[in-house]
Amino acid sequence: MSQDALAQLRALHWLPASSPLLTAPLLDWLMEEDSMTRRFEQHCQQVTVQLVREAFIDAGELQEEGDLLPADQRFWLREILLCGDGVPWLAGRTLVPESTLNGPEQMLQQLGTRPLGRYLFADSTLTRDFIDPGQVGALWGRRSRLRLSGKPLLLTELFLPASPLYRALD
Ligand SMILES: C=C(O[C@@H]1C=C(C(=O)O)C=C[C@H]1O)C(=O)O
Repeated sequence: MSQDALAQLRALHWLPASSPLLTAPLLDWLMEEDSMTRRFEQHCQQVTVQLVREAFIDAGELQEEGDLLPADQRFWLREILLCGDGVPWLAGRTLVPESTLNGPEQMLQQLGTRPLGRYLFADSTLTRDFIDPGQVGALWGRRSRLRLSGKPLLLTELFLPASPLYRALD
């Protein structure tokens, strides 16, 4: 399940904000500026993280993502499934340039099964450069570049079929 979900995440293609496919109920989810973890908590008893992969990867392993981040030799990669009451609702892939991982941001390497959002949205220096809506097959996703103390990281999220986003589209 997790490898399929992460493969689908990497197959997301990006839509212009003007796309007629992006209805208001869908944009309400895709353009969420606050924590998706916190939003999911409004739809279940407990949000948990299934950790799929955490490791440094070389710049050569990046595809298009490398164009959205500063050049660096290595990037910290975190891939997870974010679950609502144990059911996978979202696949998440976070890329952090090694140059971002200094000072307090070193904590990004120690998250384990704590949701990234709990760390990001507790940091008063958090900013978001953009959110790109995306689609793969019948699934929706998004890509954001976030900054902590001005230092970037790239977050890609794929909403899985059981996630409350799709119930909002009925
Ligand atoms: C960025 C957030 O964290 C969520 C948790 C993630 C993780 O633990 O890696 C990744 C994607 C997000 O959906 C958030 O809550 O908005």
